Amino acid sequence: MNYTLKHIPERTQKPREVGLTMMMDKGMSVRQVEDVLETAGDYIDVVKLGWATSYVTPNLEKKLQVYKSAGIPVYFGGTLFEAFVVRNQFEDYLRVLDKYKMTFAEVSDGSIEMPHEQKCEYIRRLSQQVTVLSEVGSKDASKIMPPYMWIELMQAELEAGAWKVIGEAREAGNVGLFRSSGEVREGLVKEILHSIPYEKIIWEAPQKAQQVWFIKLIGPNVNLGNIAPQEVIPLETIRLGLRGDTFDFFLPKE
Ligand SMILES: O=C(O)[C@H](CS(=O)(=O)O)OP(=O)(O)O
Repeated sequence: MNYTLKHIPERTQKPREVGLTMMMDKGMSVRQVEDVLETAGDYIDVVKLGWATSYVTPNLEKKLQVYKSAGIPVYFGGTLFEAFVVRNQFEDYLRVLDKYKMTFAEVSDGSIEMPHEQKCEYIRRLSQQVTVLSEVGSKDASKIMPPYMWIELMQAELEAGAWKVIGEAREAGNVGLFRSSGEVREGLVKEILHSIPYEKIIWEAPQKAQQVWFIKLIGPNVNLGNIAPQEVIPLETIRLGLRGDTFDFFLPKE
């Protein structure tokens, strides 16, 4: 840090198992990645190349190399996995992971219907060669799942070998864990936390108010995802009680 301040909550250090910030890269250039890593690299634990943007992004190999040199794992969005699966091209997907030397992968079913046992089978298979993040929740706002179902799916996916399970919210933060207004489904999140350790969940929380809500509920070392590149440093200050939203939260009470 650039100077000393008292009463700063303790943050986990890299390589983090908890307190993760998952940044979403949705087509950044190599130069943009270099820039963001120069300033925010210490606070980025894992990067998702959003949905299937890696299909059309130029200089993909070069960009992956920049992340790799910074020691930051990268994975393709779950939508890309689903795009291969729905076309019966899972084996081709494995070849793509090999070609780009990916060490992480996401398994999701947010855009397609898939028997849950089959999803778990994909998790089992992929977790033999890469670290798997699985995602629970639909991208379809009209599909509302009761909390017990979120819990069952999350538990089964962790048992199948997922390293972490991601709570769906999309880039906008308006489905899955959240209402269309962006408001948190509080009862859902609290019920999930009764059954699944917080360390095992990455909450997609792209909006500032959502990040603040999770930090107040779980603490500065909550795992948060779908963070826009320009929001990584602002998020870190919220985790540390250095922005108005959490300013008093970590100070000793008189
Ligand atoms: O679910 C997500 O966070 C994303 C981005 S969006 O839904 O297309 O906005 O999909 P993913 O495939 O997991 O990157």
